[in-house]
Parts: sequence; structure tokens; C-alpha cells
Amino acid sequence: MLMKDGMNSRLLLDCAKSCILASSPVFRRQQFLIRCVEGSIDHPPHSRDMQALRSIEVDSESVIRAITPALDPTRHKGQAGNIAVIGGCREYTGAPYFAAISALKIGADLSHVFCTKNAAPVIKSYSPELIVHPVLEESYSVGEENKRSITSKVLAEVDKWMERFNCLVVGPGLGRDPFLLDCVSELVRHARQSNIPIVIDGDGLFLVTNNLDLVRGYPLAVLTPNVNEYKRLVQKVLSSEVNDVDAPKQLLSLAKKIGGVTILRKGNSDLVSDGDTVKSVSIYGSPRRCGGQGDILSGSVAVFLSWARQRMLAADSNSNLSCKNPTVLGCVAGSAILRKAASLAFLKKKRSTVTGDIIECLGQSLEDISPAS
Ligand SMILES: NC(=O)C1=CN([C@@H]2O[C@H](COP(=O)(O)OP(=O)(O)OC[C@H]3O[C@@H](n4cnc5c(N)ncnc54)[C@H](OP(=O)(O)O)[C@@H]3O)[C@@H](O)[C@H]2O)[C@@H](O)CC1
Ligand SMILES: Nc1ncnc2c1ncn2[C@@H]1O[C@H](COP(=O)(O)OP(=O)(O)OP(=O)(O)O)[C@@H](O)[C@H]1O
Ligand SMILES: [Mg+2]
Repeated sequence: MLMKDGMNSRLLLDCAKSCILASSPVFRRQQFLIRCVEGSIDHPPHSRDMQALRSIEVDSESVIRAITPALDPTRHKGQAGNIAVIGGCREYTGAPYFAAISALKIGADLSHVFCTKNAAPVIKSYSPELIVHPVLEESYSVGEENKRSITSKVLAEVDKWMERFNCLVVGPGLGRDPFLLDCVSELVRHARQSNIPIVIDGDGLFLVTNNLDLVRGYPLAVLTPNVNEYKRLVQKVLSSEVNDVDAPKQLLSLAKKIGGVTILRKGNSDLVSDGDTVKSVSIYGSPRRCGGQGDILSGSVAVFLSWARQRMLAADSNSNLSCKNPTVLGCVAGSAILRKAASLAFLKKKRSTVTGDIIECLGQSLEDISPAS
């Protein structure tokens, strides 16, 4: 009977399946709430919790349909998105590749990677589709006396391109070398001066958590923390521990405290807040937790954010979406498409599903929601 008041039943069943696969007390509580909403438990004692769960779940498919641009023959290369990933070092070459190729597979026209010199040939060898710039340097390869001139060179190299990018993704596979992170801090400042949206993920969050002024008060910044990264952020900003019982409220105050940046807290349900509103995406994904899914998410968010921004800036924009913040819309759409792709990949590959399999399903998941023609 609770379905009648606007609940999306498929969405709830998706949500329930996801929770069944999880076993922590918090997930069991969510599962219980969903069964209450479905009506399979008669007199739920925590109706306020149920209402909270229902009120923040967003119709992510409508969001995707509203912001995905038509494939218009009058548009030229770059208009559907020109994305740059800043990441890739000695240890990690997979993460920046996953983020950058996902951006292309969602529908961006161009995808760049700015990485360290030795990571570049490896990343290039994964795909000829990516434009790879071997510009970053780590401490071990530079003498103390060269640091300043190398930083200027890196900034000049990236600045040549900066104005063309619709969004930067900073951090997948970036590593934590102090000199490299100093350089990247400067790049973030330059992007901010140029009003370019920035998605901060992975080691970019390590950098930003220790230097919050880089993003504080910048409405075009999106942070996409996983469990560890979120814990560090909460400890640093709120001087408290993660509160799983009142997760939306804590996320809201965290985003507010950093001056209205948008935060996508990844987990069983993905929660999104810009300090003003909280949305959740709980559609069924996959029980496989292979590394790299967060990288797909960051590349996807970058593209959808760019599309949402274009749509919101368009003079004829008359979308009736309840939320108009393009960073929130980008996060919701990115989360939903990753989850759909993960679910499709798991149907085919089961326990052997890896990140590449999910990337292969990105196109189909978007096509199912917003057909190309
Ligand atoms: N195929 C690939 O190339 C993939 C690469 N990936 C890339 O990996 C990077 C880290 O991301 P992740 O998700 O492993 O970080 P997270 O859960 O905070 O850490 C787990 C534990 O490890 C530790 N730790 C991490 N980095 C450290 C470092 N540099 N040096 C020392 N310690 C470090 C950390 O310790 P703590 O931070 O608590 O001190 C925690 O205990 C990031 O760039 C990501 O994009 C992933 O995207 C997956 C696919
Ligand atoms: N417990 C979970 N149950 C269901 N889905 C989850 C769970 N945790 C994460 N996910 C899904 O996986 C996506 C990536 O989250 P994850 O926590 O794996 O990021 P990450 O650790 O940054 O990944 P990466 O390995 O790329 O760095 C989330 O957006 C969400 O859709
Ligand atoms: Mg990650």
C-alpha cells in the first residue's frame, strides 16, 4: 500500500537486492526498512527512517535522460565533452586509464591524461583513444635545485590546454609523492581560476583533505570519497567519527562546512550532497568489489557534470528537475550508470567480473536509459 504514494517499486526492489548481499548491521537495517516500504512487513516501528530513505532516493534515470545531449549532426568535436584526468604514476597506471576511457565510453569526444613521464608509455599502450601527456615528475627524478623550474614547466604544459577542458578529474592513480602533489595543488588553483569543474578522487582526496583551502567554497568541486577517504575527511573537517546511522545529515554538514562543494559518498548506497540537499542512488549494482569501479565513477561523473552544466546554462533549459545543481546531477547520473553497468557485467561474468568488463557495459547501460536515436 505504501507503493501508491509515488514510490518507484523497481527502484526499491533493486535497492533490496543490493542490501540482501550485504551483512553489516547498517545494511541489515536498510534492508529491513526497504521491506517495510515494500509492504512485506506490516507495522514498521521506524516510519520516520523509512520516510527519510524514500525522500532522498532520486529518480536517477530521469536525471540521465534530462541531461544527456542529443547526437546532433551540427555539433562538432569537443562539444560533447573534453575531459582531462590528472593521475598515473610509477605504481598506478590502471586507475587513470579507467577514468579516462570511461569518459569516452559514456560519450565524451576527447579524453586526456596528464601523468608522470614513466607512466605515459604504459597508459598509451592500453589505448590509442587517449591523449596522454607525460608531464608530471616525482621527487626521485628531480634535484632540489630544479623543483621550481620543473613546476613552472608542468603548469605551462597543462595551462596550454586548460581552457578547452569541460572538467578535470584529479587523483586516480596519482600517488602521494610530495613534490608531485605540490605541482598538482598549483594545477587545481589554476583550474579554479578558470572556473573549470574539478572531480577529486583517490590520491587527490589525500591531497585535498590535508589542504582544504584548495577546494573550500568552490561550487564546481566534486569530492568522491570511498570508505577510507570519507573517514579521513570527516575526521579532518568535523573532528568526529563517521556516523552511519545519520549518514545523510552528516554528509550535508560536511559539504556545508567545506563551503558548498559537492560530495559523493560511495558505498552500498551512494549519497550525494552539496550542503543544501542530499540525494541517494541505491539501484542495484554488483556484489563484486574489484578495484577500479571508483575510477569509472570519477570519469563518468566528469562527463555527466559537463552535460548537466551545458544543459543548465542553455537559454532554453526548461527541465523540471527538482535539483538544478549540475555537480549534484552529474554525481547522481555517474553513480547510476556505473551501477547499471556493474550489474550488466556481473550478469555475464559473475565472480570473474573485472573493471574492464564493467567499462564494456557502460554504453549499453546508457543506451537502455537514453537511446542514441
Ligand atoms: N588498477 C589501478 O591502478 C587502481 C589504482 N587505484 C588507485 O590506488 C590509489 C589508492 O586508492 P585506494 O582506493 O587503494 O585508497 P585507500 O582505500 O584510501 O587506501 C587503501 C589503503 O592503502 C593505503 N594507501 C593507499 N595509497 C597509499 C600510498 N600511495 N602510500 C601509502 N599508503 C597508501 C591507505 O593507507 P592510509 O591512507 O590509511 O594511510 C589505506 O590503508 C589511488 O590513487 C587510486 O586511484 C584504485 O583506483 C584501484 C585501481
Ligand atoms: N558495499 C557496496 N555495495 C554495493 N555497491 C558498492 C559498495 N561499495 C561501493 N559500491 C559501488 O562501487 C562504486 C565504487 O565504490 P568503491 O568504494 O569501490 O570506490 P573506490 O574504493 O574509490 O574504488 P577504486 O578501486 O576505483 O579506487 C560506488 O559508487 C558504488 O556504486
Ligand atoms: Mg578510489
